[in-house]
Amino acid sequence: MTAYHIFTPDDALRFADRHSELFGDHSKLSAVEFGDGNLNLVFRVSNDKGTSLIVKQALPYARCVGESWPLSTDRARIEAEVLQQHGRFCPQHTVEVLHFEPALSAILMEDLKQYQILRSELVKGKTFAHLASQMATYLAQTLFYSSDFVLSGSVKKAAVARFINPELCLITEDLFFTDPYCNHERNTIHALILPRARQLWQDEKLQAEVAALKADFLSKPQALLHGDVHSGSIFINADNCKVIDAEFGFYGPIGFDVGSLLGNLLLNYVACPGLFAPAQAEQQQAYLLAQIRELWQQFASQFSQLMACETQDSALQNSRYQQHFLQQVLADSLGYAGCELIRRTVGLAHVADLEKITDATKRAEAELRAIELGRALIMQRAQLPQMDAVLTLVQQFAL
Ligand SMILES: Nc1ncnc2c1ncn2[C@@H]1O[C@H](COP(=O)(O)OP(=O)(O)O)[C@@H](O)[C@H]1O
Ligand SMILES: CSC[C@H]1O[C@H](OP(=O)(O)O)[C@H](O)[C@@H]1O
Repeated sequence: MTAYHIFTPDDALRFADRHSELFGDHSKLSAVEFGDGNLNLVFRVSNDKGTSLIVKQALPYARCVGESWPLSTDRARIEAEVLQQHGRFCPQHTVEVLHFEPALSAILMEDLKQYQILRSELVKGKTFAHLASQMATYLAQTLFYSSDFVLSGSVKKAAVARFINPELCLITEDLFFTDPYCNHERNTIHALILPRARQLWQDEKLQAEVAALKADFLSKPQALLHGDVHSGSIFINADNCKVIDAEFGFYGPIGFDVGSLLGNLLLNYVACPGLFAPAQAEQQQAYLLAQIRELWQQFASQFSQLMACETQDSALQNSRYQQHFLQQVLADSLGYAGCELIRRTVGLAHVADLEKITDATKRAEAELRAIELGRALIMQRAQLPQMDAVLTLVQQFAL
């Protein structure tokens, strides 16, 4: 068995060649590292006929910080296995894993070069009519089929154990729920919004609600989450979208995945007036509101249908319970969306939607909208019974 070593492009090339028939004989292969994420190496291995594959390798530390932030390479196993599970439940919207080698913490997967990263497209003002419906299907299928509605007690508990992901969960626990609410050295806060950030550190009412959301994140193993469904984890083109990068996966609250996506659409929403001229900003915000409405409607309808028709546990077949369950998922999703809005504004990991706003005043205005909308979603999540009420709230933060 090959011992772990950090891949060079040549290593990635040999790894891809060893584990795929796709390149065929006599192919002239080349490889390049082009990862731009926070944690890992990503190589594209191509032959001279235009066929290509992706090799992703976990480093023993976080790429964005370096060796001073050690990180278990077991995250590659989690990523490969979550993608494989989700690929069984929703193959059309999950990147295909072709091979995983535990000793090297390396994954061979399909190259989504016919797709673009959703965040980059939204920042350019591109829109996709199918985004909400396809992501609703991805979320409903992956979350329902890994939940207690389907799995027996023993199978579910074994799955929870298999996907214990302490180090990556700790990153989320810190970055989402702790750092933004105190003066933490990991935070990056632009000077113009520092006074507002300081208020977050004193906001005990908000902190109490964030504590409740964190407690649920720690102790509500409802389904096998992707764990980081932000718009940099979604590849999209004119026909389809596919999800990548599931290394934060674990058994957690369903609302965390739904809320992460909602939060990222809302980050783009509050950024629009800083990114675009007024007419385009208005158009893009209308598009985002319609997508958010459709995302929830389709998710709720598909998840309800699955609960009604495919629930295995007879006690959980109760339709009142199922309605209550979905209502709680909505409240959780709004809370986690709010946390995403705040942590991407005053925490460690920022997003291009806001960072690409070149005018510092407009960027600060957008960041303040993100904080206020995030706070409102967290505080009011239990009093927003339907998506229409949520959208009315969101519209108050258009400008
Ligand atoms: N299957 C893929 N096909 C094409 N490009 C990919 C694929 N997976 C990752 N990438 C590229 O690598 C980048 C980083 O990948 P990602 O999985 O987000 O890494 P990290 O775990 O470090 O965040 C993506 O933004 C994308 O450009
Ligand atoms: C130090 S990890 C910060 C941040 O990065 C992750 O996203 P990605 O790997 O896709 O860039 C995740 O959202 C973490 O919270």
